Amino acid sequence: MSILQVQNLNKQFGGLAALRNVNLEVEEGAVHAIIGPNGAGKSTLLNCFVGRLTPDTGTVMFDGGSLLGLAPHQINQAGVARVFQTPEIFADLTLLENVMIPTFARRDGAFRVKSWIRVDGERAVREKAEHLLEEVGLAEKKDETAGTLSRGDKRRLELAMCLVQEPRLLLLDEPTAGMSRADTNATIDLLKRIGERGITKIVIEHDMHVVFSLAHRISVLAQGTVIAEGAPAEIKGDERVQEAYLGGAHL
Ligand SMILES: Nc1ncnc2c1ncn2[C@@H]1O[C@H](COP(=O)(O)OP(=O)(O)OP(=O)(O)O)[C@@H](O)[C@H]1O
Repeated sequence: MSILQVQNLNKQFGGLAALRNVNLEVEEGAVHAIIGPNGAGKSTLLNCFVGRLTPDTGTVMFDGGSLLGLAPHQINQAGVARVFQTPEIFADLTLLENVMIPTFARRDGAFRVKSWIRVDGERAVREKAEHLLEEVGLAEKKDETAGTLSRGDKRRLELAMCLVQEPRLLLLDEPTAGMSRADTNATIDLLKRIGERGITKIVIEHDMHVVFSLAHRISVLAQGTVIAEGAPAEIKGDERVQEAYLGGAHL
């Protein structure tokens, strides 16, 4: 069963067609990678899912309801969470506070978040946050200030901040960008473990090692349009993909 259905999505920036009749179906529980050369439209597509951009035409259905016209926080409340290329964390709060925030923000509105954390730690929320920090390998740093973390750790923290929301669909925009090979492999393992919870994931990624380690399905975008879609083995052997994606080099 598909959880996300995208039909005939078009987005124009001035004279540039960033998305051209994009169709996409994402199976519930799957890892669906979106790959393609620079400027292919991958981030534009993701931005249309989370309310940052409004497509000119087309539909985006999540779990039977349209996401179009919803504000980003409403899309988030519908069960869609996103990990950004540049982690969006609260640099001067501790890791634990960072992971507690999404729960409080949902319940009480962001403006009350800080006072809640200071005044009332609320044990259940704290314990859940601690558990998630352990899961992403940051338990020992829980009382450190988030701004001092390495880039890789910031991304792990942001992942914990997404998971605490218990999303049904997780959007990952280049989750291993800028990471060492060791950190990349640790992230692959982490994302595989998270996969055991059945959260559907859409991953934009340039690193083919990551793509082929994680993805069940792959859509290839080039110049704003989907030129191929299939299982990793099919995509690997697709000549159009080799040609368009890497100018004839092999994936
Ligand atoms: N806000 C914008 N205004 C004008 N043009 C834009 C805007 N955002 C993206 N574009 C253009 O739309 C096209 C698609 O960009 P997009 O960032 O979606 O590609 P991408 O596949 O994510 O690329 P990359 O892999 O480099 O991140 C590019 O030509 C880009 O320059």
